[in-house]
Amino acid sequence: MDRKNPLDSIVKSDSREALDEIRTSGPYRRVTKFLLHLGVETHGISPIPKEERVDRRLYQMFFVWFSANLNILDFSTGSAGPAFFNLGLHDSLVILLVVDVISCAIPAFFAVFGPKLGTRGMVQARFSWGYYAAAIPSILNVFSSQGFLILNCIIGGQALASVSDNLSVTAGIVIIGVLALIVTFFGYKVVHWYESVAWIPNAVAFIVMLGVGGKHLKSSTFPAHPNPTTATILSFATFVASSVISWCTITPDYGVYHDATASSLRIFVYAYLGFFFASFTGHVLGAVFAAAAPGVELWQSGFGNGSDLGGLISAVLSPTGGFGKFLVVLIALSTTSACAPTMYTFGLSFMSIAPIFARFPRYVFAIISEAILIPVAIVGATRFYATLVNILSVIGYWSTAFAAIILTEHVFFRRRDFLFYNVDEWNKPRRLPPGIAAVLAFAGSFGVIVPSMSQVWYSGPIAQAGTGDIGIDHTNSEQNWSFLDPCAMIQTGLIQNAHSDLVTDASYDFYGLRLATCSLDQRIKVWHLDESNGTWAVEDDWKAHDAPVSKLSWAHPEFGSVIASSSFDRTVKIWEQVSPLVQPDASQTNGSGVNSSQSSSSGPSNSRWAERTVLTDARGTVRAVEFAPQHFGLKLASIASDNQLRIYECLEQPSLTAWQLSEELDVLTLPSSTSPSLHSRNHTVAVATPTQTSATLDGASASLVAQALQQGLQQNVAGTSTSQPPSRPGLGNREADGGWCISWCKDRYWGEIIAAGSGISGVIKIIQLSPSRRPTSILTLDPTPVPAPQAPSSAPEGTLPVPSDAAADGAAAANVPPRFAITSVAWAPSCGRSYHLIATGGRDGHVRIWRVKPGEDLEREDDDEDGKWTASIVADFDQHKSAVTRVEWNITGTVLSSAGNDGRIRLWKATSGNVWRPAGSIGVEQAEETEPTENKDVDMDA
Ligand SMILES: Nc1ccnc(=O)[nH]1
Repeated sequence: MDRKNPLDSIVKSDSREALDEIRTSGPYRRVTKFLLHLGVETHGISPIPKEERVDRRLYQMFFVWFSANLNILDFSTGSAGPAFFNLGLHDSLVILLVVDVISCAIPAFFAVFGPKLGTRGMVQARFSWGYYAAAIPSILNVFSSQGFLILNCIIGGQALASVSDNLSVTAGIVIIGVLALIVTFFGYKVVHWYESVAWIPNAVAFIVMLGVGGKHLKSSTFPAHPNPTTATILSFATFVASSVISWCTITPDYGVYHDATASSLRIFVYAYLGFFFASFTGHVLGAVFAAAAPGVELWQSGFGNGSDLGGLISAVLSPTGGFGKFLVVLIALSTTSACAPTMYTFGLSFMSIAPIFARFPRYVFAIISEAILIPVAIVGATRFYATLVNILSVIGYWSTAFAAIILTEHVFFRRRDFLFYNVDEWNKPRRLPPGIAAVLAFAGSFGVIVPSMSQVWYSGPIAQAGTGDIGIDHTNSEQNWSFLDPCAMIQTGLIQNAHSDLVTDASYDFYGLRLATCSLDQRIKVWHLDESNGTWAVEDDWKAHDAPVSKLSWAHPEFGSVIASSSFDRTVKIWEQVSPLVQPDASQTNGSGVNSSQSSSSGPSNSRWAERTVLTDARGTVRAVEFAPQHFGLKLASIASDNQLRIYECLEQPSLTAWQLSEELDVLTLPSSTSPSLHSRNHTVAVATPTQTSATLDGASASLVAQALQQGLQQNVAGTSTSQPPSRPGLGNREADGGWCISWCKDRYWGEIIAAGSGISGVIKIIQLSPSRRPTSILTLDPTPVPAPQAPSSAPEGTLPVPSDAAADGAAAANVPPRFAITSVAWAPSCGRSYHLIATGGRDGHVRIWRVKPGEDLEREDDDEDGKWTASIVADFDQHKSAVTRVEWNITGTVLSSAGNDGRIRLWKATSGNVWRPAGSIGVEQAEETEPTENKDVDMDA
């Protein structure tokens, strides 16, 4: 039907050759013939003869690369400057300009090889790598193309999902993947046609975005940034360069039917302009909007924790209503324009690996790619930026080395003359170079690269010396990949044998290689994972407090090896691990004048944890302690049974001895707008996710802890420091029923936000701390106002906590419906979501998951921060049938675990459509001994 298209006959004639190639594999013959009728390109990897390289539409060289790059992948690459590398807008733009001008030349130069040689990129590689070794870049290219496909599908899927509440990211990924498959399936001709139009909707959408969002793009919108380090600049620059240079393994494939007689310069210029205009535009827009997002509340909420590009674009376009949504859909679908050539090349590279693969028709590989792509993208979507940066940088390493080798071959050995390539011999091992030089050069390049690498999984000596990654900055973000399942530890019996009394808390360090446990026995133990055999051994064990220890928290490793512990002795203590060599003095010199003599008094002689400070402000037992996410600096929150949430800041970081109580607020009475004023504080801005503690073990029954607490109280009232007797009569009794818990919002974009539950109020307050204003309660999570379990309980903003206070103050007041204390709250890591998830566990035996959404009111002014946060319960489980003592998320916020007095740890997972379901449970045998007691104090029918 498209007879007039010159490519048509070309593709068909080539397909005859393709048929030759696959004649031996009978099963495909009939399918192939049929597909040929449909116009599917079935040609494989054999070079296109010069007679057939006649398509004069060189402008397609512009459009293919313009479309392939004018999409959200480039937008996200640019946005990584502010959002991931924490660069200011100005720095980001300068880096983008310099890098794009230079790096676009490389894939553009490779585009010339297509028409000139008629070889696919990985076949051309044989002219420098030799017949066999060319399999190396072919294999690498298979993985790289697949990597890009995954990224593109994630971004496209997220963008689609951001338009509609009914469409999950997973469904979005599938849609994009299938579209890419369809375009690719038909091959060269269809890909070229598609790319010649695909840029149009993108260009329109980006222009509208500028038009709609432009008014926010004044200089005051952009927050100030610290001067970047050289390491960060290098890292961002190489990150961007990687994203451009990596096209060089793909570009030759798109010219093999184009005019072999055209001027090289013309081909180059077309391709270069296509690359540059699209990449630079996409990069700059990404950087501009990402940099502006923190200053525009609506955008920021769309951006989530800075990794939901689709959400950001939706937010920017949202003032245009339905039209905006339509544009977002177009932008999302346009990722197909990057996917199509990439998937096409995936197949060709696969076929170039070995002759056996070349016998299959190309479309088979498109299907294979699709089958791998979708599941991996779905998993990868939960940690978008880490996935992006890791995939891109590793691809950047090898494709840059590859480009250097091919260009060296071309310039020095083939003297820039295409006639020096004897393309007819593409398939004759003996007639091709041995490839030793290329392999050695490639290996040699890794001799430089590897020591300079700074990746999640490896950091070489050069990078460690402070250059940052030659590709990527060593951001600690998302590093806590080694999430270890605490259930396994129960099975090993570790926890039961750990202490002489009930274990109250267990917390992994940042790397998951050490575990700190604490107990009613007043001791802290630090366990070390022997990675060779997977066993845990006690590394340190010391008496830490004069009463049961309630909670532990590890500081981010940036601040050293530091643990905070809270105790029923009304103190919080900060411990630092010191090297055994300096231990004798270091552990005892304690500059803050606190009483350090007790710290290691009865500890084992090998204790290497020095007590750095004792915080004695609490007027009740301290029930929880948690270090703030690392980007807020070395800060600590604690909550005590006096209902005070206290925030401490370390004033002297290396010594850890001076801590300032920067905030002290009563969680029960905290109003939504007034409160003691704040000191202004410096934000330590850094890129990372917070320390995550991730254990779920809580064999301790609430009642036992409560009893211990009473003892602790009695002891301490008599024995320790500044404590006062309980300030209100009856408090002691009520402590047994109360719950005190805190959890920081892991996401730095919202500023410092903490969820806190206190006493028997039965609610969680979301409290915003800000350097410039008073802390306010921006939302109350209250499960009781609506009886139906699934009913959304979006507590209105500014709800005074009166009802709950009434419950608290009225103690056993008979006419108030009983409220059950919340014992544990956990703010999920917000990996790529535009909303927050908060889990709570309570004495009522319920595990609840709250979906908390920051305000969406379009009319609101940007600086009106105490916006309408809303919450709804997305899951409510009562399977524990007894008090829940602990809830904890996994690293991606996709699995919740809860521990209850039924002696079981239960897992909960989100299934498709975001429905949370039970995902198994495991029993803690010894807990059964205590169960009868517990059941007494958990009256489920009350
Ligand atoms: N930089 C890229 C190379 C290949 N494919 C892409 O989608 N992106």
